[in-house]
Amino acid sequence: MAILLILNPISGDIDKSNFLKVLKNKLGKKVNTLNIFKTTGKNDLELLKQHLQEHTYNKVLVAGGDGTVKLAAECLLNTSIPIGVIPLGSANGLATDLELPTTLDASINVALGQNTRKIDALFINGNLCLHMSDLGINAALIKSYERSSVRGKIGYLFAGIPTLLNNKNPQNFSIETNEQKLIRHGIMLGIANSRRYGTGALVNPEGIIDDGYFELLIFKELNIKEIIKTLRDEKSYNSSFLEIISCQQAKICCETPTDFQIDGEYLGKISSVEIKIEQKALNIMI
Ligand SMILES: Nc1ncnc2c1ncn2[C@@H]1O[C@H](COP(=O)(O)OP(=O)(O)OP(=O)(O)O)[C@@H](O)[C@H]1O
Repeated sequence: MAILLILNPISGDIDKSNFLKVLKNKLGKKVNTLNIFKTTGKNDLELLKQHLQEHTYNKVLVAGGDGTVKLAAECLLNTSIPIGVIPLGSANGLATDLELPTTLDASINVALGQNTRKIDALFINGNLCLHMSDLGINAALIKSYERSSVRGKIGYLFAGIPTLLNNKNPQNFSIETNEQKLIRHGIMLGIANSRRYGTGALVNPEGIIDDGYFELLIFKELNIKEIIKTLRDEKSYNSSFLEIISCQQAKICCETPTDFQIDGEYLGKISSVEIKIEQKALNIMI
């Protein structure tokens, strides 16, 4: 058995030495090879692709946040090599969405276990999206947070207040799916491969991450009561707050250039997106 561990030394501001100790103890003599690929933040994608061309592994473990999981996913798309996620980032959206355990011991057990699930991958304007993307107010919040000098939840809150006050205006989104053409008015349009945001908000209760479908979530207004429902895991939303459209392919045009994010990474303002799905393209340990 040969394992590659992709380790982000800085993710989540977490020292990874304890994790490495626990992992090595658990592995004992069960593996012949444990190679560690430490990310540097420079050319990681090219270097990892090259490493994977030159070596053969039975499993790849990822210790980091969403960005590091995505790095692994980009290299392992449409292969059967399972990815074991150990959520050690400041944002662990995919792990939260897949309901992976949060304690170190349990998450290592899952990553080293036998259960796998093949999940769908979305491509939005050619960029890989593993769980959630959106156009509008949430992406604007991520932009303000990335530019703010205050980190953590307090930073998100501080950065968020002026953004929320300046972004109350809804706009028209033109939507063309594989089945229909529509125009919808909203403050934000979400593109969901799965069910919840990394914060835990359950915005797409019927979403299934391996069914070959994704959902467009049209948030029509900023309704605090309904937002609290998503955080409480309630499943029924007022249709004047949220409309959900399930599809296999879509093109969305915005009235004006709009803030855009994929899996928590701000990608600038854009006027249109094209979304495609590849069913069961990634094999994840669950
Ligand atoms: N050794 C390193 N030094 C600095 N940055 C790094 C290093 N390794 C990876 N990175 C950066 O870490 C980011 C990915 O972090 P990841 O999402 O896994 O964890 P995170 O704690 O959630 O991060 P963030 O809070 O920035 O989203 C990428 O931007 C990558 O370039």
